[in-house]
Amino acid sequence: MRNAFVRLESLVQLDINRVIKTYREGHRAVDDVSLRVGPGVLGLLGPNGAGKSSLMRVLATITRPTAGTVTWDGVDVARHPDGLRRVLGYLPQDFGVYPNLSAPEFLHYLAAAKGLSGRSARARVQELLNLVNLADVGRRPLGKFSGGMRQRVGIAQALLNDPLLLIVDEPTVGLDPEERMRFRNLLGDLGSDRVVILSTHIVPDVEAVADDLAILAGGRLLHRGPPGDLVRAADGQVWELVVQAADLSALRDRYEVTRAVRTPDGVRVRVLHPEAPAHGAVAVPPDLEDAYVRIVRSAGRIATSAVAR
Ligand SMILES: Nc1ncnc2c1ncn2[C@@H]1O[C@H](COP(=O)(O)OP(=O)(O)OP(=O)(O)O)[C@@H](O)[C@H]1O
Repeated sequence: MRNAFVRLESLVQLDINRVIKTYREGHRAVDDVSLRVGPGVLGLLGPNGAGKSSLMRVLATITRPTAGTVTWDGVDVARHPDGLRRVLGYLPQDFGVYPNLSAPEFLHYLAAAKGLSGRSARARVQELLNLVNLADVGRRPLGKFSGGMRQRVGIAQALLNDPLLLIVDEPTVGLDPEERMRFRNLLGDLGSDRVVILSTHIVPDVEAVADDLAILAGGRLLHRGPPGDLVRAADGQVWELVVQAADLSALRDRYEVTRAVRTPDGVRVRVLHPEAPAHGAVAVPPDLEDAYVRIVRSAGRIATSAVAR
């Protein structure tokens, strides 16, 4: 393991500069995105189809950008991918395993592919199995693992080379609440001395670990900055009221409803609107979920009105 001083000294930065990714059919999945990412956890949040995985694949050098550059330590990773790949840990969204191998066998196999072997590989595999709570699964084949267990193997493989850049794409999908909490804690710890990019559509994942937030929708970067800034921008625009269940759909037609919870008195709803949506609505402090819905929906409306024009 590197010593902490050397590690911080050698810590470098990822620069995403005007990246565009267009697929063969002409669909632009990533549309002119620029981001500078340093140590810590960056939450990349966006709805399904926002372009998160496409951007992650470009960063992980799985695919090349159609235009723009990604540099790591000042080196263009599309032209010279090896330097980045040596220090990269990547958990793709569609992480696949060999179903007949056990977790240790699979991790040893991948360790060898990353140039780790012998005693150091054995020690690292054991350390990671402990870290992801899979030390006692023995020789059970991965094909018999639950989704959450398989995801934990995915996390372990991404950490094999003690990466300086860790990219995890929708990592908590399939995890139960306890596993999700463990994983969030782990990511938070890892972010203390490396660059971690967590791509997700789950707001509480980001809320729990990310001190920096980027929001992507329709391939475009809508926001970059601390989550608190985004939340503050929604101040005074979130209202709570209780409506009868029968009135909920009419309310949804008129207003942006961010949450609806059934209570014995009716449905308690949160509404995003510049003014009180109804008599008796009470202004409440916004949270990240409100702020996220607000920015994504308003971008969607702008895009729709541009198309309609
Ligand atoms: N290999 C591909 N070929 C063509 N289109 C693609 C390809 N991969 C993704 N897309 C399209 O690009 C857009 C962005 O997809 P992407 O998977 O990057 O988004 P995402 O934010 O990760 O969403 P999700 O969480 O649903 O995967 C979508 O419209 C998707 O259909």
